[in-house]
Amino acid sequence: MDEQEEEESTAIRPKPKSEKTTFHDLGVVDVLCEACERLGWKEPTAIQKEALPLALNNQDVIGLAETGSGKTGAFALPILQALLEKPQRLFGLVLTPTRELAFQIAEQFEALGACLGLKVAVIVGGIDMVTQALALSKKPHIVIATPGRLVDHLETTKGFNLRSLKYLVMDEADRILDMDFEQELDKILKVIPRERHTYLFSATMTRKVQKLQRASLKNPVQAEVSSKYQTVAKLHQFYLFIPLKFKDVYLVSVLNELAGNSVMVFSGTCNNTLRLAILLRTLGFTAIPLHGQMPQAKRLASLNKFKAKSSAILIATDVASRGLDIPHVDVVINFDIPTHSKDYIHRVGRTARAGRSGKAITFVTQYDVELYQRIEHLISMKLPLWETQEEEVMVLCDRVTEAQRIAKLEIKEKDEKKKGNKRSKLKDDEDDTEEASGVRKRIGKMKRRKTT
Ligand SMILES: Nc1ncnc2c1ncn2[C@@H]1O[C@H](COP(=O)(O)OP(=O)(O)OP(=O)(O)O)[C@@H](O)[C@H]1O
Repeated sequence: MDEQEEEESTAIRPKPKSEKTTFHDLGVVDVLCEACERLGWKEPTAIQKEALPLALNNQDVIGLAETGSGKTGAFALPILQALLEKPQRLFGLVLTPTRELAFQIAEQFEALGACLGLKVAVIVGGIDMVTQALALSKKPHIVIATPGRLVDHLETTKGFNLRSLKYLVMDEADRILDMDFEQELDKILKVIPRERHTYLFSATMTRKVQKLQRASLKNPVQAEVSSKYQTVAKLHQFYLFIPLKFKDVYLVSVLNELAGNSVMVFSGTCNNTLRLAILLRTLGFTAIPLHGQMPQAKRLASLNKFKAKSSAILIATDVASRGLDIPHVDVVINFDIPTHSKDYIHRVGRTARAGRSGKAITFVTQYDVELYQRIEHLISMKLPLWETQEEEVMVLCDRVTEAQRIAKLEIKEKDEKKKGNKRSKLKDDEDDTEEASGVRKRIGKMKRRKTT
């Protein structure tokens, strides 16, 4: 059993559930209850019932609850309520691992805080520093940031500091506390007050005391709504055991079968993401890629196309595995099995959100058996097989082989074009990897996760 597995096997004791059922009962003030109502939130979710009374009672909170269960509201509401009581600029900071998630959290703060005249700034990589510096100079109430770019501003933007900060949130906290963000996080923690409230939230939480101590919580209370790492009840999960060389053919076959659904396909590398998007497009699917080596404008454009349903299939790396809330996602396909079993929970959590149902299908090749067993161990479930008819799948072989050839050629052409304007592109690519920026500085020194 490796370190990760050991950590995961620790039992979590559920807390007794609160009987209170309205936001008002939990201590949320009227103006924010009305904001929840406007968003269609009729009653608090389980994690909100657990976490809100603790947070509103000024306690530091570690919140652990399944994907799509309303954790954002659970940390945003107490901060907004405190802000209402004592208005102040640069009041709260939310750290998140990816840029897309930062924008999404900002939208939720803005929606809940609309009646308060709330000002929010999103500070993430891949976007002009000067525009962001200007936004910071206006002293927003809440800053939502990826760690790398926030450090850049703390170090270079004149007049900007977080010395008066009252609230720190680490969303996807286990990811923020892992070694990829170590250097950035340490720098941030050094320049914000120790006297503050700290919230850690995720669907998978680190159990390592050392890591949790880095967040310097004060007598934190755990708000947990599950007794172990759980996937959502309405999520129907399957696996598909196939030979490596027929993975593409099976993907096309499954997507044919699922025509009419919105599908997220997770792949392990940026290259494979792009390759699959071209391959599927060649075969007539509306598929778009999303990965960390794309310029930020393209990343957002891909995501928006998928959100607007003008593309039915989003092929993504783990840059899209955490937090993204796209309610209409019907199916998640793990084309490449996740190497970290916790990522499985986050990936499949992109569907079956907020009480809806969804499907997840994980491709398992002859080389993935051990990783797959770890996933089953983590979620304490044996998954059923996704039924396929081999002969029917193999009929697609010739067309898929031709599409593979076209995708290869197109990627070669793109690479050659890129070489032409490498200098300008390099800047964008470099800027585009905040997911692993801490690691980037230590390349060669440590084993790194795959670029997402
Ligand atoms: N009380 C509520 N009632 C109904 N819907 C809610 C409530 N609270 C949040 N939601 C909605 O549920 C969806 C999921 O919420 P959110 O993105 O906060 O989930 P999460 O727990 O952070 O998920 P993940 O672990 O994937 O990040 C959002 O669309 C949000 O608007």
